[in-house]
Amino acid sequence: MRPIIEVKNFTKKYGDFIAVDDISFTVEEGSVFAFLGPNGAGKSTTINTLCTIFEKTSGTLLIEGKDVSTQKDEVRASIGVVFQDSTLDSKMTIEENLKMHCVFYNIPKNEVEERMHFVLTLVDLLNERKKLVGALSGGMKRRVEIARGLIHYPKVLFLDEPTTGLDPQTRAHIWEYILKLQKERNITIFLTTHYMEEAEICNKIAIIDGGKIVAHDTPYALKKEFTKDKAYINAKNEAELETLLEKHKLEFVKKKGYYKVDAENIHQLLQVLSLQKDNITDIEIKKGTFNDVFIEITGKTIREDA
Ligand SMILES: Nc1ncnc2c1ncn2[C@@H]1O[C@H](COP(=O)(O)OP(=O)(O)OP(=O)(O)O)[C@@H](O)[C@H]1O
Repeated sequence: MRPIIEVKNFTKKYGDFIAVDDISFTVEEGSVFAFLGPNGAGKSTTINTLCTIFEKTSGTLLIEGKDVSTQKDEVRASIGVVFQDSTLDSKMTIEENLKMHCVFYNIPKNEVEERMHFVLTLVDLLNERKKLVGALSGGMKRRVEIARGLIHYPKVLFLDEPTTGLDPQTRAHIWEYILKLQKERNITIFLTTHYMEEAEICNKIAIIDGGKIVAHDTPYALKKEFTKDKAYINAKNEAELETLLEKHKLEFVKKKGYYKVDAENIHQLLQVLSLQKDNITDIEIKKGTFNDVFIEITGKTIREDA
């Protein structure tokens, strides 16, 4: 797959303050890419620069090979943007909002109807098109924003926290639309999120902290590198279990009523379990979570206040 977003040695300073410090990464065409980081890490600065809103200090940022600093109009034609704060006009209908966007993008009048039909079908809002935006639920508004972000048929869609503030069911729906766009339309999705379980659905993740990219890989590879599986074991005779764990050199922590045991060396663990068949009363193996990855890499939790 070819890279559709290429960022090389990008630095952004606000006065003397370095907000983004010499970062480089690429995003493959047709992939879903998550950009994560704690507060103030440099996410918005990077997205806004990619979307031609901010000027870079140095480096090269290309979308479909077009330079975001010198080919702004071409880049804008290639991207759709859905930011956190709604910019829909709540006094207008869904249809009117979309039409206004078509004017903004100089979409030929004879194509407007077909495009509206296409994007509203994608987000399941075709039958609601005459409704006033002000009367819609938060989830529906977000879907209108996604439809609007797509009406000029961009190759890349930027979504800044597309599901923040929505209930779990609506979040799941928004994700259905996002993955549909990727699968059926080969649209590249570049998103930020605070929800770790959402980051795990993405093809690639870059974690930015203090203006630097500190990790960039698939969720699977990051989990493999930065987390350990753990076994939670209850035993009748704890001293007996403890002696065997020590003998087999399995790291463990004694908690109230159970043992938390390193489950990376599965053969050693199985050996202990088979020897302790009559002693063990309960066992559960837990995989590392993406939250563990984030904490391991950044030393912080991602903010959950959203
Ligand atoms: N206009 C500005 N002038 C000075 N400093 C700024 C400006 N905009 C952002 N910064 C600083 O640059 C750093 C990166 O900010 P940025 O908004 O890109 O982070 P972020 O990762 O998007 O954070 P958040 O998750 O809180 O939105 C922060 O320390 C911020 O205070």
